[in-house]
Amino acid sequence: MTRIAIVGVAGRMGRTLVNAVEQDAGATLAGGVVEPGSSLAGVDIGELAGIGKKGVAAVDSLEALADDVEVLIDFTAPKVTLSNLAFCAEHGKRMVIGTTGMSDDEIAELDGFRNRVPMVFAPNMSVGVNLTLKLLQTAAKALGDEGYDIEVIESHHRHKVDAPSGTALKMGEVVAESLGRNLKEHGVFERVGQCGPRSDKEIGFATVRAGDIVGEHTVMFATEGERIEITHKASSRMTFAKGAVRAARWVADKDSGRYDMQDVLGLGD
Ligand SMILES: NC(=O)C1=CN([C@@H]2O[C@H](COP(=O)(O)OP(=O)(O)OC[C@H]3O[C@@H](n4cnc5c(N)ncnc54)[C@H](OP(=O)(O)O)[C@@H]3O)[C@@H](O)[C@H]2O)C=CC1
Ligand SMILES: O=C(O)C1=N[C@H](C(=O)O)C[C@H](O)C1
Repeated sequence: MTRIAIVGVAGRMGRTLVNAVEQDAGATLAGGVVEPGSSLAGVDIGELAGIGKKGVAAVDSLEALADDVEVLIDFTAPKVTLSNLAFCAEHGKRMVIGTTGMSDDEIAELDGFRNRVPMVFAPNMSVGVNLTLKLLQTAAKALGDEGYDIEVIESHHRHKVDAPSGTALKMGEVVAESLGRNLKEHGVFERVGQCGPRSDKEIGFATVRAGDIVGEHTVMFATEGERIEITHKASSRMTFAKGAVRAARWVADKDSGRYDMQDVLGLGD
């Protein structure tokens, strides 16, 4: 049984993760962490998740879990995740990281832990999105240099704080890489006013924030006369949470390194 602690346990993903761990026969709930000073410290994490008492009280400091936990699952915010990685390096723990919205510098800092912490870091833990990344590779290789314009459109709930989503950026990177393009050079993240016609090689991004949309991503390949759209729609956060628990079980016996969901699912090249 993999002993898992959930950081950000009172959040949208945190509460869903409590359910997912509880439903997984190979994993057990060893702890839940809320923000330092939170009034939710001491509350049973099963109650936080709406599934009744589980006998595990939320704590507001990771130190309290140092002896009890093998893998941390962290869906919080960039700075919180980086500080938790330092804890894992110090205490020999493993980590599954779902947090998105990191800057290039923050990703470099995360990467600096790859020799000290076994970690799975992926902007989307669902099986469907990770399969979609493979489909995008195939589509981009077949179409991208044949005059097809590529656009990435994503929609999420009104509470999401980062844009474009981590998944949209990953999709853009996969497509760009398949075409030998650099997303830093060819990504277009804003069009407003007299911005002129698109260039052939740009990869455009558009963001929708509305209501309770769990997460939807479309990559469009459009040319004169036809358009192909590859779409993934998540209708429940459980799809991300189940993937994260699967990743936690997978990373429990891995050496230090930075892995992603393609590794976990055996979808790598
Ligand atoms: N990889 C994937 O598959 C997915 C990734 N995500 C990503 O996960 C992240 C979280 O998303 P979501 O659950 O919707 O966001 P929420 O805001 O609902 O949850 C984040 C939680 O982290 C808590 N938190 C903040 N600081 C700390 C701290 N120091 N210690 C412990 N907990 C802390 C927050 O508490 P408080 O509210 O009190 O600040 C909040 O409860 C985002 O980056 C999102 O993009 C989301 C879904 C899927
Ligand atoms: O914040 C969310 O909700 C989600 N975030 C992830 C992202 O930024 O790609 C994954 C998922 O789409 C939900």
